[in-house]
Parts: sequence; structure tokens; C-alpha cells
Amino acid sequence: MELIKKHFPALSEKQIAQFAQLKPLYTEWNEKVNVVSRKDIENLYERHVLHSLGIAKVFKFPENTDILDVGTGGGFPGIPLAIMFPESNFHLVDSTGKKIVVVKNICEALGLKNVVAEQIRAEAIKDRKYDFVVSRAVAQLKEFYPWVKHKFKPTTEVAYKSGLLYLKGGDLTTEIKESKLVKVRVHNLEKFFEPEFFETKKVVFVPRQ
Ligand SMILES: C[S@@+](CC[C@H](N)C(=O)[O-])C[C@H]1O[C@@H](n2cnc3c(N)ncnc32)[C@H](O)[C@@H]1O
Repeated sequence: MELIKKHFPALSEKQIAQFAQLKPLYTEWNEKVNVVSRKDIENLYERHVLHSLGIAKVFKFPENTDILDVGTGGGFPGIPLAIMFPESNFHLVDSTGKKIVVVKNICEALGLKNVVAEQIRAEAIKDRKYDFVVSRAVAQLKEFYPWVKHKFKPTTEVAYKSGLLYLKGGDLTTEIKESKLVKVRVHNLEKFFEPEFFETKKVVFVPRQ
């Protein structure tokens, strides 16, 4: 928790309280539904919360933007981002119903009003459009991008370019090449956080295309 405060010193009291609640909430829910490995519960803030917030180091979501988290699992990166950006709207989806039950309960306990969680496959979302898509550990870009390609709003504010912010690790040269996506930007998280956890971790930004 101290790491979160250190890296995001401008958090409000409310946000600090919400982040502090995550550890007891995940510890309790993980007993019922395994959403985080047992080992990782001990390192919840580094491995899951701070990692999710890597996206917030790279990009500040403007107010009233609509953000889709595909394959949110137990709520990553969506829940930490929804705490960080209370004026943006988050749609957290996963194909597994029991994970969405956990996400809904945790969001309710946190009093997060800017999150809607739903059991649905990304490909099945037809009627909604977003400014941004976020994700972590779901599929390779080549497979993933076609799921979300048509989910971006047709026009967005000139102040930002809509697109996908994907948390990835390792060498992405081959993956990006195979995806045939253009103008992809890779941000290294070790620039922002302690290298022990973050030396191979990155945020990949794919502008809408
Ligand atoms: C490895 S988990 C990652 C969960 C979370 N993003 C995280 O980083 O902790 C991958 C998740 O993606 C979900 N998933 C896979 N394909 C999906 C799809 N097409 N639409 C929605 N969810 C999907 C799975 O059910 C699973 O919960």
C-alpha cells in the first residue's frame, strides 16, 4: 500500500481508503473463488494493483471517457483504474461468470459507482462503443485486436487518440510484427516503478486503426 502512495502522491483520502480495502477484500474473496494466485495475494499491491496502475503512468483518462476492460478476471486492470479515475466510466467484462461475481462484490464494497461488470465474451459486445480498451494477460495482439477493432467510438476528442492500452511483458517485437498493427508505442514500466517487479513489464499503446 505504501508503494501506491509513493508512486501516486496526489491520491485523495477516499482513494487511499479504497486502495487499502483491496487487500482484505481480495483475501476474503480468494477463499471462495480463485481470482489471484495464493502467492500473489501477499504481493497484491506490486503484482496486481501497481501493475494495473502502470496504465495511469502512461495515460490520464479524461473525464467522461468510456473504457472497456476485456478479460478482467478478478478486476485487473479495471478496478485499480476505476479507483484512480472516478470521473471515467468502466465496463469490466469476462467470459467467466464466477469472476464477474467477485468483481461486482468488490466494486460494491468499495462504493465504486463508475463500474459496470458483466459476464460476456469481448467478441459478443455489439451495441456499445468506447474511447479506450484496456487489458492484461488475455491473448496475443494478433488475436485480441480484431475483437475490439470495431468497438471504438467513431470520433473522439482531438485532445487524445482513442485506442488500446495493453499490459504486456517481455520482448514484443515478434508479437507486434505479427499483429500487423501500426504506430504501436511501447512504454517500459521500470521507468516509473522499482525494477525488481517491472523490468520486463510494458504498456503497449495501439491507436485506433
Ligand atoms: C489470465 S486471465 C487475466 C485476468 C486479468 N486480466 C488479470 O490480469 O489478472 C484471462 C481472463 O480473460 C478471460 N477471457 C479470455 N478470453 C476472453 C474473451 N474473448 N472475452 C472475455 N473474457 C475473456 C478469461 O476468462 C480470464 O478470466
